[in-house]
Amino acid sequence: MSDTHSLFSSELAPGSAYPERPKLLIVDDQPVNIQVLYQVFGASCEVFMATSGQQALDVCRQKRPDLVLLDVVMPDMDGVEVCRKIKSEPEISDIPVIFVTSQNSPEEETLGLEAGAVDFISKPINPAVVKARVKTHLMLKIQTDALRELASVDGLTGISNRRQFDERIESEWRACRRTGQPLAMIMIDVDHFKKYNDHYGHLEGDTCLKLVAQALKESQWRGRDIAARYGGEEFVCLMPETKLEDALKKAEAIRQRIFDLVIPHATSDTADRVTISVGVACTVPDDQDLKRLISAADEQLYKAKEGGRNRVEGVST
Ligand SMILES: Nc1nc2c(ncn2[C@@H]2O[C@H](COP(=O)(O)OP(=O)(O)OP(=O)(O)O)[C@@H](O)[C@H]2O)c(=O)[nH]1
Repeated sequence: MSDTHSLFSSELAPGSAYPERPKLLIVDDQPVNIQVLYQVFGASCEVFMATSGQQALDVCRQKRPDLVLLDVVMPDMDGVEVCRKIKSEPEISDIPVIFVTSQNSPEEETLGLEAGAVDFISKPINPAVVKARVKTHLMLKIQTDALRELASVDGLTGISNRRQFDERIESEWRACRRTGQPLAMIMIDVDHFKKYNDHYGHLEGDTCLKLVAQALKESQWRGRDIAARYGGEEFVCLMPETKLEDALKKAEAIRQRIFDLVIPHATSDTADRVTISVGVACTVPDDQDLKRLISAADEQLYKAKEGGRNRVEGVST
């Protein structure tokens, strides 16, 4: 095992959620410079290469590297511009960028740091220095990822939490507004859950919520969909680029799935088991507040409750 390999596999990966081979993107318009860095990291990292700024952005979007080593002076789009672009795209903005440059004046460094870079490495590179810096920033990325994960997951059920949902609905609202595509939202409430708690106890209530969440998680979602705990015994799902008709089908499948779990509910006025009521709303986002989508889903949920519970209601606005 090479020295470089042990640097990552024995010190970095064990005990962390980090992949044994972190993904590293090396960007330089001179292939010979890429080769030099490849010699250092080829054994320990999954290395991607790009010889232009545009290529670098494409690799970031498609491969989501854990770190970018970025040349500053390149034709077409220089490194500072590439870095700015990476930092302005929410999906890739958390990827740390280290500049590898022969221009190490304080002005250049300031410009790079202001563009969002985390560090600078001077050319010609010193392999030990590059390894040490990359390792430091990969470890920081592990910690940041772990914290972000912790902050976005609901403690009881393990699915996404309200904070994560709030962030996603904001970004999907913007994305669907740009493309003119519909955005659908499903709001779910467990029926007679107070009675469930009163009869079976709060701990059993918690177990019930976990089962509902698990069933939601295991429903077949598409790439950008998200299912989250909204609070208490309420759950929400977001389905970008989805028509009302398809969201209603999904909501009905979820309602049936929970019904089929056959979680006994002796004191429910609706059935002999736990059921859910579901409100669905769908809209093409405009420049109005996204709260109108949430309110519409909430109104439909209320309608489902009023209509006898264990049912789905929906509206297109
Ligand atoms: N066990 C448990 N109970 C919770 C949790 N969060 C909220 N609840 C309970 O969920 C119940 C919700 O009750 P209500 O809002 O009255 O609604 P409901 O009894 O489900 O009645 P309907 O919605 O009208 O069918 C309350 O008793 C809350 O205490 C939780 O994390 N665990």
